Amino acid sequence: MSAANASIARRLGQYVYPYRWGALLTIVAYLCLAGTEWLLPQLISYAFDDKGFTQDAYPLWMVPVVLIGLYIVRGASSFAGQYLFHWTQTRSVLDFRTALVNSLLRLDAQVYTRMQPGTAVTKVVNDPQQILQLTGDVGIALLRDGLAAMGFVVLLFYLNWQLTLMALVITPVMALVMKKLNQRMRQMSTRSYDSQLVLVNKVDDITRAWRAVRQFGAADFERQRFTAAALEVRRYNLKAAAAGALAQPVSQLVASVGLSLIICMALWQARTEGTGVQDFAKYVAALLLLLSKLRHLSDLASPLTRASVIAKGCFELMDAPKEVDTGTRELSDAAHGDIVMQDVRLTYPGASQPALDGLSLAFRAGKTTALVGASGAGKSSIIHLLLGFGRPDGGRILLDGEDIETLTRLSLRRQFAVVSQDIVLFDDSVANNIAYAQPRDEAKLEAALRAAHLWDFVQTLPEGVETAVGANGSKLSGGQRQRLAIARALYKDAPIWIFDEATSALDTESERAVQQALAAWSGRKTLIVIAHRLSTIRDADAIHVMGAGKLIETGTHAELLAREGAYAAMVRAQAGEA
Ligand SMILES: Nc1ncnc2c1ncn2[C@@H]1O[C@H](COP(=O)(O)OP(=O)(O)OP(=O)(O)O)[C@@H](O)[C@H]1O
Repeated sequence: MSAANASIARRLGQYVYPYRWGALLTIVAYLCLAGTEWLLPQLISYAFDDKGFTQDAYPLWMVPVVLIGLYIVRGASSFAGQYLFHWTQTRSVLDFRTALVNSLLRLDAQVYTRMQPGTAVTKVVNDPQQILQLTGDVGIALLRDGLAAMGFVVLLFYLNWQLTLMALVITPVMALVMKKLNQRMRQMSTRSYDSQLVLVNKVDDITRAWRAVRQFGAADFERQRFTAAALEVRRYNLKAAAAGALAQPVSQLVASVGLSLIICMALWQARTEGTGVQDFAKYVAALLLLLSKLRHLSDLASPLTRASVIAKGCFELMDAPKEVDTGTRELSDAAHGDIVMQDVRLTYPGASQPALDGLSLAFRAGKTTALVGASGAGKSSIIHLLLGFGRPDGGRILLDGEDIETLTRLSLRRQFAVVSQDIVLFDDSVANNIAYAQPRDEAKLEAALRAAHLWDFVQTLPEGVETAVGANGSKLSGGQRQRLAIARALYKDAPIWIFDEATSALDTESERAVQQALAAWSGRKTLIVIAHRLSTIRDADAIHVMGAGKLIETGTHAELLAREGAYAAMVRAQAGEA
């Protein structure tokens, strides 16, 4: 076993080890089943042999008692074996899945930008089950055929140790051949697995983007893309299967060389030393039985390789970079909400230009500050850093005078309620989407719904706040989804609210209602608003105008208009559009 495979086996073993008693009892049950297999013919032959048949050696009632008893023992062993096997397997799968989802929940933000959702689903949901099923089946087969094969080897040594020792010379050749075949199987299984992930993500794309697919009349286009990807999976599956199917004939071929070598040696021994033909026949019979067991064992190489390839992928997810939390201080109470950024620099991995280029600005506690600027100017990157999803390459961010790096991520994020550009809703009820991961409070729920101008709408829903919103809120309109996200942020009751293009999908009446609701909190919350529609932020206490990761100008609406700079130009341009 290579070092990599040994490490995979060791890591997988960690998930089975806590349930080792289940695994051990499974082995006992299967041994009991195998051990009683030969009893039936023995008993029948005993019943009908001369002594038992003719001389009333046992009372007749013993026949059903012994036979039924034997079947009860075998039935119980069979049930116990299967049940315990699945008990151990399902427990191990549960732990493995939990470990994977724990990793998924702690990944570094950059990993999410690279990972497709279908890949994560496959690795967390499907793969652990498949790995433990494959390895479990292999384990049971090893137990069954491996033990028998070992028994035959012992018998062969007993019958003729010199010959058996000679037969062992083929072992290194066999090992070499199997190693080569395994390499090929591994290569093809890896490609087959990777192509399967591509296929899963294609299906994910088709489902998620179903509107675009229909709208572009792209059903044929998508079918062709899917078929091409599915063909790729088939191609590699077939190649892996071909490599797997070669294992048995090739290993048998090598074994046949050993077999002929031994028969020649035995015949030579018989002819020169006069060894009995009977002994020789017994030896060859045992050897043939060993070969038949080895044939079964060589069939295990393919599922084992597949399990190892899949497990490798799972462990890659488990080992992917995690979010580093260097903060040690817990903010016990709500922050005051004063934020200062000092000479902050950020360049995303692989980007040629910095997203933030020596940015210094402040968001004052209890005030409304707007961030404006062209697309790509770096507004969302500020939020990215404020929430601790990334770290500045240079400079500092202070919350109430303290570097946010010293705060634990959890206590930092507790200070913020965010409505981002991309609204994410859970496939759950309105209420559970609003009180997400927080204790439910009906009065607070109603207040949040009213403030988000959603109360009247929710009253019209068949089950009110308990109505399910569909996958990512698909049963709601764009504006309703946005208002639900606003209600969720308001419900969180954090000291700092961030609204990133949060009202862009709202009609004027809803937007005005939300703004009025927010105004009621004025002085008590730090509000950061990112908006492209400048009319929505004219009342902000301060407006920061950004360009190419830098602060271009700052001031109130009136001050910036008077300055006749970038902001004034933007206002004029939008007035022209209107
Ligand atoms: N994860 C990322 N990896 C690489 N580059 C990124 C990443 N996220 C953003 N960028 C780049 O950083 C720059 C700033 O992006 P950012 O999202 O902060 O702009 P923005 O001002 O919020 O734009 P918009 O108004 O369009 O939302 C852009 O050039 C963008 O391409």
